[in-house]
This record gives sequence, C-alpha cells and structure tokens, in this order.
Amino acid sequence: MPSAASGLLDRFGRRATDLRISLTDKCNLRCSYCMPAEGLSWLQRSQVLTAAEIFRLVRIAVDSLAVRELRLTGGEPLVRADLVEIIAGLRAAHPELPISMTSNAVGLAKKAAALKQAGLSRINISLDSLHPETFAQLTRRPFLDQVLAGIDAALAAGLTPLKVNAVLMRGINDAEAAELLAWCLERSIELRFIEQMPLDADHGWTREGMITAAETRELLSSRFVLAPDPRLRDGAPAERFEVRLPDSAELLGTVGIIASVTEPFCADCRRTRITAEGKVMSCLFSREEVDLLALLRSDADDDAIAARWQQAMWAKPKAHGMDHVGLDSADYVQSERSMSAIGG
Ligand SMILES: Nc1nc2c(ncn2[C@@H]2O[C@H](COP(=O)(O)OP(=O)(O)OP(=O)(O)O)[C@@H](O)[C@H]2O)c(=O)[nH]1
Ligand SMILES: C[S@@+](CC[C@H](N)C(=O)[O-])C[C@H]1O[C@@H](n2cnc3c(N)ncnc32)[C@H](O)[C@@H]1O
Ligand code: SF4
Ligand code: SF4
Repeated sequence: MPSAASGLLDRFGRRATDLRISLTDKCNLRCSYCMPAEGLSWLQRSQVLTAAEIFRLVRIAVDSLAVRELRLTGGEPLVRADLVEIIAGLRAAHPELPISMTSNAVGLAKKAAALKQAGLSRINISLDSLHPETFAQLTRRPFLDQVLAGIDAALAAGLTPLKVNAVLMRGINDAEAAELLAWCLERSIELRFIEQMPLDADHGWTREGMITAAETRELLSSRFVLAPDPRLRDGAPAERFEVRLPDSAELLGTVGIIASVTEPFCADCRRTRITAEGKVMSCLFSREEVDLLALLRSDADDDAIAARWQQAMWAKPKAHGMDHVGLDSADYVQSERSMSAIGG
C-alpha cells in the first residue's frame, strides 16, 4: 500500500491526479446510449453528497492526495439546485484549481454567466446532432434549441476552451460527423467523437453497432484532412488531430477522438471518480466501489478518509474494470451502473 505522500497510486504505478465528482444521478435527457426511456430510479436526496461533503472530499483530495484537476459531472450537473454555490465554495477554497464541468447544456443559457462568475473554468457540452429530429431521436427530448443557446451563452461567458462531445450511432447521426465538425470549427470549439461504450442502462451495446475511431476518421475524410496533433497527449482520453481542408495549409482547428474501445488509453490513466452517493470508482468500468459517504457521516477524520480512498485506488484494475485490456473480450461483464450513474 502507498504511503500518504504518494497520493492516489495504483498497483500498476499510475497516479490519479484528475478527480471527477458526479453531483447527481438525475438527468433531463434520455440519451439512448446512456439511459433507458423511462429513466432510472433516482437516489433519495439523503443518499447524495451534500455541498459540504463535496467541499470536504475535494479538500482532502487536493491537500492530502495530490489531486490537481476537478471535473463536475452527473447525471446532469445543471439539475442540481445548489450548483452555483458548490462552484463558488470550491473556488473560494481552491483559487488555482482547474474546475471544469461536463453538461448537456439544457438550461445553461440562463446559468452560464453565473457559473463563470462563481469560478467555473471551462465546460464540455454533449451534442450529437444539429438536426432537431435526430437530436430528439437520440436524446428522446426536443431540446436542441436549448442546447445551442447554452453553447452560445457558455462561449459568451468565457467558459473556454469549450469542447463538444458527440457519440456517433450507426444509421442515426454517423452521416453528420463532418457537418458537426464544420459547425464546431466555425465557433473555435474542439469537437471530440467518443466511441460508444457498453455502459448503457439498456445493455444494447454491440461491437458491430459501434462506430469505431477508424470509421470516424474515414467519415471526416470526406471533407477534411486530419494530421496527428504534435502536442503531448498528457494522459488525455482524446487523441487529437489537426484539421485542414484538402489542398490547404491553413489550420482550421483540432478534433479529438476518444477511442476507449478500439484504442484504449488505460496505461496512462490519471482518473479517480466519486459517484453522486459518495462511492470511489477507481475505473469507469469498475464493478467494485468503495463507500466514502458512510465515513464522511461518521466521526472519521480526514486522514482516515484519505487512507480509504488510497486503498480504493491501489486496487484499480489495469484497464476497463479488468486486469487486462479489451472491452470486447469474452470475459468483459457490463457493470450494473449506466454512464449517467458514473459520470462519464
Ligand atoms: N475509458 C475512459 N473514458 C473516459 C475517461 N474519461 C473520460 N472518458 C470518456 O470521455 C468522455 C468525455 O469526457 P469529458 O467529461 O468531456 O472529460 P475529458 O474528455 O476527460 O475532458 P478534457 O479534460 O476536457 O479533455 C467521457 O464521457 C467518457 O466517455 C476515462 O478515464 N476512461
Ligand atoms: C454521462 S454524461 C454526464 C454529463 C452530461 N449529462 C452530459 O451528457 O454531458 C458524460 C458523457 O458521457 C457520454 N456517454 C454517455 N453514455 C455513453 C456511452 N455509452 N458511451 C460513450 N459515451 C457515453 C456522454 O456523451 C457525455 O459526453
Ligand atoms: S449522456 Fe448525459 S445527458 Fe445524456 S442521458 Fe446520459 S447523463 Fe443525461
Ligand atoms: S477504462 Fe478505466 S483504466 Fe482505462 S482509461 Fe478509463 S478509467 Fe482509466
């Protein structure tokens, strides 16, 4: 087991310095690759981390466990009524900490300026289609206009660099890949395509159904030329490419591809996750979780909580919740948690 000074080290020598906290399991969309149409049975309010508990966990992570970056996620973090207060409290305690959020942007137009004012550094927004019918088919809600207004508001508020996340679904929005990229480039937004992962509540994922990173590059090449981005990847899930038009040297921007299934990046993983109900997930695909909420609500001191967190991370699997790489391997067992209950 690592000493207190070694932070969130695991058995494979990786050290987690990026913390992702899920603020809620609830969401106002029902993306088919994430949630079932009828939603899930939500946690009771008393089961969810309070703002004060989040502040304490982040303090322990930053002061004792060498965490250097924080991302707020969900479910949908914007549905949490005390979101602005949470960000303001975190910022007051950690003036230099990069604090980002991943959101579907529904309702963001009204809140973007307040989030920036409270101390949010930047935002990543999920957007799978620019066409109202396709958006509604994928998310099962007719809220495209709200998302587009949210993106405009986030750019205006300076929640930048802004990134857009898109999951391509075969026969639904895959033909839109190049159009989405053109739209993002015009706005200086970095688009990232995420390979669909087997973390949907409906358990409908298939290897053949998933659009691979290689296919995505092929789809984009109908309109753009991609070249590897020379910047260091530095543990990021997205592999970045510079984007140009054919026969032009002008750099239009970059696009990222998050190839969790076909080109895994687990060897350089730097993430630790806390679910909305205060459980440590050492990996996105973990089936073992370690409860910190009970400790937070006991008389345990900060050192005891830090030690429990370290133990949880020490046991982090090598990749994809297993001790070998391969989400499409025969022995991969899908977790009971959907992506919305983990935070992505
Ligand atoms: N397999 C795997 N996928 C991840 C991991 N972190 C993020 N992803 C995937 O990448 C998607 C986008 O993540 P975001 O929440 O936007 O965060 P990010 O890409 O790490 O953020 P940036 O710091 O802005 O690059 C997530 O929803 C996941 O699908 C990870 O540790 N493992
Ligand atoms: C779980 S959501 C939480 C934050 C917010 N609700 C949102 O959608 O941005 C985080 C990210 O996970 C991605 N995601 C959800 N289910 C996925 C899946 N099965 N495979 C790949 N990415 C998925 C979404 O596209 C989103 O970018
Ligand atoms: S991906 Fe995000 S917006 Fe879509 S259902 Fe899941 S949590 Fe909600
Ligand atoms: S699958 Fe697990 S180990 Fe691999 S990058 Fe994602 S969180 Fe890290």
